[in-house]
Amino acid sequence: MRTARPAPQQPSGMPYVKYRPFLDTVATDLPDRTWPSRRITSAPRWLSTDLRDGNQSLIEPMGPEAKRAVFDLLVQMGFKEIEVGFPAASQTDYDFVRSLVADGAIPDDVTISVLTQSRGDLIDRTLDACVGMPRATVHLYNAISPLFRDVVFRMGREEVRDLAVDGTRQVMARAEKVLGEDTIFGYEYSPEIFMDAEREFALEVCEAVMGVWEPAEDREIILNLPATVERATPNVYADQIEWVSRNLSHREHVCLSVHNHNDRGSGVAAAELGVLAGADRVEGCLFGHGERTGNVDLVTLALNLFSQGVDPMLDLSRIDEVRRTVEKATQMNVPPRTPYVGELVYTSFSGSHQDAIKKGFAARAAQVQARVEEGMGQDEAEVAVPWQMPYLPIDPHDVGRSYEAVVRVNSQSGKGGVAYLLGATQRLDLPRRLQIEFSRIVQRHTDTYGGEVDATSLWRIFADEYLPAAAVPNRDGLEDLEPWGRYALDGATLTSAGEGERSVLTVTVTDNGQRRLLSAEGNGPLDAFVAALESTGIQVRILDYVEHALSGGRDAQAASYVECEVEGQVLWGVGIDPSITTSSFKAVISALNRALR
Ligand SMILES: CC(=O)SCCNC(=O)CCNC(=O)[C@H](O)C(C)(C)COP(=O)(O)OP(=O)(O)OC[C@H]1O[C@@H](n2cnc3c(N)ncnc32)[C@H](O)[C@@H]1OP(=O)(O)O
Ligand SMILES: CC(C)C(=O)C(=O)O
Repeated sequence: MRTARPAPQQPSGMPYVKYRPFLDTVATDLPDRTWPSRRITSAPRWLSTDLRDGNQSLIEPMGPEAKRAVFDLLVQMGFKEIEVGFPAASQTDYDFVRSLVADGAIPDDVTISVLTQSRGDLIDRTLDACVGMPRATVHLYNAISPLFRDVVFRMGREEVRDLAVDGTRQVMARAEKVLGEDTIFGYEYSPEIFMDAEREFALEVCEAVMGVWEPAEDREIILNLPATVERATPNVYADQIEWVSRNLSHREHVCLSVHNHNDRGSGVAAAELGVLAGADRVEGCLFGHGERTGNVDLVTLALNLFSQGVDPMLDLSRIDEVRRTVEKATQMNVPPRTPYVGELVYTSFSGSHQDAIKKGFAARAAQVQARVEEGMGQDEAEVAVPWQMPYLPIDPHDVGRSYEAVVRVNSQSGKGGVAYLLGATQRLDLPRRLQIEFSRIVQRHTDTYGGEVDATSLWRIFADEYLPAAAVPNRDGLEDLEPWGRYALDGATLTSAGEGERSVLTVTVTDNGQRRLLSAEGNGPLDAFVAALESTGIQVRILDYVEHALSGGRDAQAASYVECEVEGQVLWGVGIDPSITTSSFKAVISALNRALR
């Protein structure tokens, strides 16, 4: 044997020198930062921008019906702040916003947000769209970073600041003019491209806007600090937020909001650190829709809180319904690895994961049962026992998923997964050594055919191996299996099986189709059955025997598992029958047939 370090990595040849480290372009130093040692103990205010940022980035923006379906979904989920569009962008956008008012679709406790640039005509149109809403927030934005000042606006700092200030004035004037007393009016300002701006300048613009709005008790202002394009690690963003939060005037009347995009794939982390750093509110979209790589995924954020024992203040108990509505509206699929909702996120294929999950479920069931025995109701006990499950950060049931897909079997699976699946779907509780034996059989199958073995296929493989001719309770999917096996049990009569008495057994077996009547005595039914077989020259030694009930009620079935030594081979047999005794005889026959196969 030789040991060595891995071979050194090689230069990529990619033009990385074209790029500058983020920290060389924007100063964010905050040596006495406090966010790293804070914890999130309650949900932030959520704003869904699915119908605005989420919609403006779709290949085909949503039509009115799809928008309405998403709006209703957001309301049902418990969102109290919903950005419904950019009404000045087009007649369609305007009409949709008006339709919400006309239809009375906006609950009194839901605040509608609408976005506008800082341009007089757009502002007027935007406010006109809000007439008659119970609660409306106008959201004004303009980019403030050096690149946008130079390239997009071709303006100096003062002009860019004045764009924000003038826009705020125009919003207030128009609101005064068109909104009645029946609308509770609010204001949000976003210094777009905040993450790339000099922090002192961002603060200066926000203060100038506040100078116009004059925040006070019952007159909050939402200051939303967007990572319009995510360009740095989340700790940098957290420092930026904490610095602004500490230095803002009127902090108690400011709702500090974050709006993260996901260009580096760390939008969720950045939003969470932003909240630790002082943000009160998070803007984002369900499943991370939004410009380019998307806005921060609100479902992930909310369920991250849930998984820490914090109420997310959003109802995600039917997560697949939420997903289906969003997929239909956006015409985009949620990928299978998406946190909490992807098709595969509660599924383990690999053996060691499955083994741990199976043990975890058994341990939890015992803990729940103990509470029930102490007098708790089942539902209460399920919640009282803390969720501590290997590889499953939350209970799939809590978001409306079943346990069926928790374990799926392929070539990476082991005995734990195979046993879990048979247990979950057929209620068979295989003894450990039988699990090992059967998982080798499944492994041979996956090595030969590849792919996944679903629950139905697994049951077929099991039945074909152990129950070829047996009457099994559920033959669905087994109808076409060819019966095989030299021996079959035809009938048995146990004439004495009292406590301490020897069992006297008369049994009929068929041997290659020939019926044979056998009788023998033994220290129990199984011993008598083995003795009966021995009388025909068949040597079977029972090494282990396990049985359990399969189901309750009149159709109750028992499963028996026997480990036998037959002509020098050690192997298991399985029997299923309404009678425990008959199931044990069938199990011996199963082992016998397998030995002779
Ligand atoms: C980060 C974000 O997601 S912001 C939201 C972005 N969403 C959208 O843009 C969707 C809706 N937008 C639209 O439908 C259109 O862009 C409209 C209706 C708003 C404007 O359309 P147009 O007038 O044709 O202009 P266009 O979009 O090309 O505007 C660019 C102009 O607006 C200016 N502008 C850009 N942002 C702002 C702003 N926040 N405030 C004021 N002016 C702005 C640009 O500097 C440019 O000015 P210029 O023509 O003098 O060079
Ligand atoms: C309008 C603002 C908040 C925005 O969408 C962004 O900066 O990404």
